[in-house]
Amino acid sequence: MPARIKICGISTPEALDATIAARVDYAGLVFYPASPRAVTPNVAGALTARASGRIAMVGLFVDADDATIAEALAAARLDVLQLHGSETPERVAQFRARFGKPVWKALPIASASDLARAAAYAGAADLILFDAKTPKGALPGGMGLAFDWSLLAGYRSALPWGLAGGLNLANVAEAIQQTGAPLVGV
Ligand SMILES: O=C(O)c1ccccc1NCC(=O)[C@H](O)[C@H](O)COP(=O)(O)O
Repeated sequence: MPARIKICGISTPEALDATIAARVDYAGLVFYPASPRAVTPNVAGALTARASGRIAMVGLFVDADDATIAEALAAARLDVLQLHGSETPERVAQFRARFGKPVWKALPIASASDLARAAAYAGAADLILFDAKTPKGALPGGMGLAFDWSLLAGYRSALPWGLAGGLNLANVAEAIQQTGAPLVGV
């Protein structure tokens, strides 16, 4: 089965239209004000209305409180919540129960022990997104950094997972071949 594709950081109608035209599976909207790709709830509402069900919309949050996510959901039609901060398994489970949406948890990876943290999210998250660990003080994602994909060679898990971090046209095929990733995020 081909890998599913998520393009993150959509912030304009043009980018959304191009993503839909490319038959991408998921479009990500960043609700993290520090990101250069951040959208307000109003802009997100307009983008999800424009998408009108033609692509699944993922709302990305970093250590957000309940009110921030509730405000985003009130304004925009989000299909999935992606948590890209230091959210614990308990917090992930709370968000899933409270908002009734699938929750993806991003985990920063630099070593095999980082990968092992995924097991703690079984039963809480719907999918784990392995992304590159970013430098202290930098954004926790969207930095164009790749991690050592050999860490994922032969990775098997009952919990669905995906790969992100530094993927581009030149390397994404190799990344999928090396890791067997069922989903890739860019
Ligand atoms: O994209 C952002 O601005 C962002 C900010 C804060 C946390 C996560 C963010 N992006 C998350 C994603 O899902 C990216 O696709 C993923 O980190 C890979 O990014 P890149 O290496 O730039 O392709």
